[in-house]
Amino acid sequence: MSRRMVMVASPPSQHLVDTHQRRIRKLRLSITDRCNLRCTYCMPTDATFMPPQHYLTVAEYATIVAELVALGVEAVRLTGGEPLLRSEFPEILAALAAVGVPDLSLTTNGLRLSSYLGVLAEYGVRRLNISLDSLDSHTFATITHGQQLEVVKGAIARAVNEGFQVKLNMVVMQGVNDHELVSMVEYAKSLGIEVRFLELMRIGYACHLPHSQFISAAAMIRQLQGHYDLQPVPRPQDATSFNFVTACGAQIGFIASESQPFCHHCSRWRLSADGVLRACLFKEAGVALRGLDAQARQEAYQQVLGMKPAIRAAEVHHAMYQIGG
Ligand SMILES: Nc1nc2c(ncn2[C@@H]2O[C@H](COP(=O)(O)OP(=O)(O)OP(=O)(O)O)[C@@H](O)[C@H]2O)c(=O)[nH]1
Ligand SMILES: C[S@@+](CC[C@H](N)C(=O)[O-])C[C@H]1O[C@@H](n2cnc3c(N)ncnc32)[C@H](O)[C@@H]1O
Ligand code: SF4
Ligand code: SF4
Repeated sequence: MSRRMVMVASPPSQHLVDTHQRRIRKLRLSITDRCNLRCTYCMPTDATFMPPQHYLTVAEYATIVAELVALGVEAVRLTGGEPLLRSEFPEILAALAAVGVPDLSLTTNGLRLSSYLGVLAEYGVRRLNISLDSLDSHTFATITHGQQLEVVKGAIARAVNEGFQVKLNMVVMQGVNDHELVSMVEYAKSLGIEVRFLELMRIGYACHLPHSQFISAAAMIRQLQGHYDLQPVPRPQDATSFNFVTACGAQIGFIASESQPFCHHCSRWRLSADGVLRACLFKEAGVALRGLDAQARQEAYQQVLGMKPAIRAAEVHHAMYQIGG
């Protein structure tokens, strides 16, 4: 069957549903691969980046996202690299808001967040996921090669005060920051926000880390159960995390991609800053959208639909910051 015939059988008004009945509802949009930190599990200190002239333009984002919204995508999360390093961030946000994305959100390391809170509010972004791997300045610097823990904490406090829904993401590494689980829970609780503990995923640069740094969500839960009564809370089927609340009101989630992969209900696609659309974080292959006309893009979407694996690969060597974390 030709691709054109597939197009006729699946008109653009139809939702993107793959052969495992997973409907694509969420797009993670990377707008740069650059970063102002160098987290040990994400990129080397001498990381190389794509030339900025390879980035999709504001107009290209608007066109592609509008097409995907018409195909049922409801949520777009801006990410990177560090998305707030892209100088056209406000223009990109304005274009996506104009397209009518129902749910626009951001994942950031928080370093530049304070000065962008106004523009985020202006364009309807309410949900911010902020990465914070340690509350200790020495450990923060060891993990991120950055010195500005207080800047990140200041941005978190400001975002919460200004009414954003903030979630903290902490990648937990045995012998590095796993002694901080309780202090992170207490910190998040004091702000009335959720903290999620991430298993270290075997992707990109993290594949070079000693395996002894891996700690499972089950082991983290055992540690926390010595301090809290964890009550499960229901989550959407396609959520990345499973969550608990405690009697004292702490909100705690776990993202256990290694020990409990959540591919069965995955609803996510990723678009890299240079316009490669991927069906899965753990799959090298994708389809380059740049330069395609409208019809070829529709064909590309159908092609990507067939590229999501039923279950993730054990590891993948392409870097998360290059495809969109
Ligand atoms: N394996 C896998 N891991 C993912 C995927 N999406 C997110 N993650 C992991 O979950 C972490 C947190 O993702 P976030 O950027 O906070 O976004 P999210 O959890 O998808 O978003 P919300 O549910 O809207 O808060 C990422 O850093 C990854 O480690 C995915 O599609 N596959
Ligand atoms: C790649 S970053 C991009 C957005 C932004 N720079 C940030 O750090 O929030 C997105 C998320 O991916 C997570 N991440 C990166 N590499 C990871 C790995 N090997 N295992 C688990 N999470 C990882 C980071 O902790 C961060 O929360
Ligand atoms: S995890 Fe985010 S902040 Fe850390 S190096 Fe990667 S892109 Fe930068
Ligand atoms: S590994 Fe791939 S299929 Fe599994 S949840 Fe992540 S993106 Fe989805």
